[in-house]
Amino acid sequence: MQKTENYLHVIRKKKGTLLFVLIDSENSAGHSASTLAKEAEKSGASAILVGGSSATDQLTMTETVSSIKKAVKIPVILFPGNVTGVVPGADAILFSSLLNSDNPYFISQAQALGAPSVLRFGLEPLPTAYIIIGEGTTVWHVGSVRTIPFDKPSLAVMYALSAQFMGMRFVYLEAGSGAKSNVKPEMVAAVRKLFKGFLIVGGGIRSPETAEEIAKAGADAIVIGTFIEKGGSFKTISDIVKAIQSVRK
Ligand SMILES: CC(C)=CCC/C(C)=C/CC/C(C)=C/CC/C(C)=C/COP(=O)(O)OP(=O)(O)O
Ligand SMILES: O=P(O)(O)OC[C@@H](O)CO
Ligand SMILES: [Mg+2]
Repeated sequence: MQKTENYLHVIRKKKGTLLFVLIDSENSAGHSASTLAKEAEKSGASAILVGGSSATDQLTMTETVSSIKKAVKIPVILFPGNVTGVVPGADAILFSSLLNSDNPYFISQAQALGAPSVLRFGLEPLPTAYIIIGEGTTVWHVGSVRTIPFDKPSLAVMYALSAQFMGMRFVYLEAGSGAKSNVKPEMVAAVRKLFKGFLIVGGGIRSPETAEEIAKAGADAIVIGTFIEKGGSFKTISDIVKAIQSVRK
């Protein structure tokens, strides 16, 4: 196990459920991204994810990663929506396959095209099954997703199990950025019961109450992006961290 993955497991044991803050290089480029990342770190975030479904400008991505790296000590992890999301300077990358896509590009082709750059840039790949729940979000549209309804936990479990059998050590249950509805705790619990790796849950989470429910259902980390992008308070982010940190394995 390499450095970032090891750090995530160690800190998960120590701190309870973790918060990852997603910064979209398109919406918060340069200075504001580093300020947001610093505030997120002060509020208790354990990692910064950088990416976006439609973030295709590599220069902006590279500059954003570099400014965030200078501002924080916590790991900076790329969250690519395409090969263009593979840029130098980050600690690691969610090397994800969108398992419930109908388009092979998002399952294996983007990965093949991006892999040589991951190696060249020395990025630590975190092998991730990306599973999108619900519909109508940007990522659902861009990723040609075969929809898993929010009330069908057994479908999410099937994909998570298959991910495990293929050797993926991370599962990311995603409702989509800015989703009206978050992934339900029942679905998180059903996946948690069988999936043995690191379980990330995101999309539409904006309150300490929801975050706590998802943490209690068994998430190892939750992701928050839109709330911060829209100027939500870091006091709430601290409250979210407090609520989920009390939840231990
Ligand atoms: C591993 C490599 C090289 C590529 C992965 C390619 C895959 C699997 C893409 C999945 C489909 C996809 C579009 C993922 C985007 C994930 C992401 C960063 C979401 C957050 O961004 P949003 O906020 O939804 O984007 P917008 O701000 O553009 O709406
Ligand atoms: O923007 P939000 O809704 O917080 O979602 C975060 C993340 O799961 C999106 O990829
Ligand atoms: Mg976005």
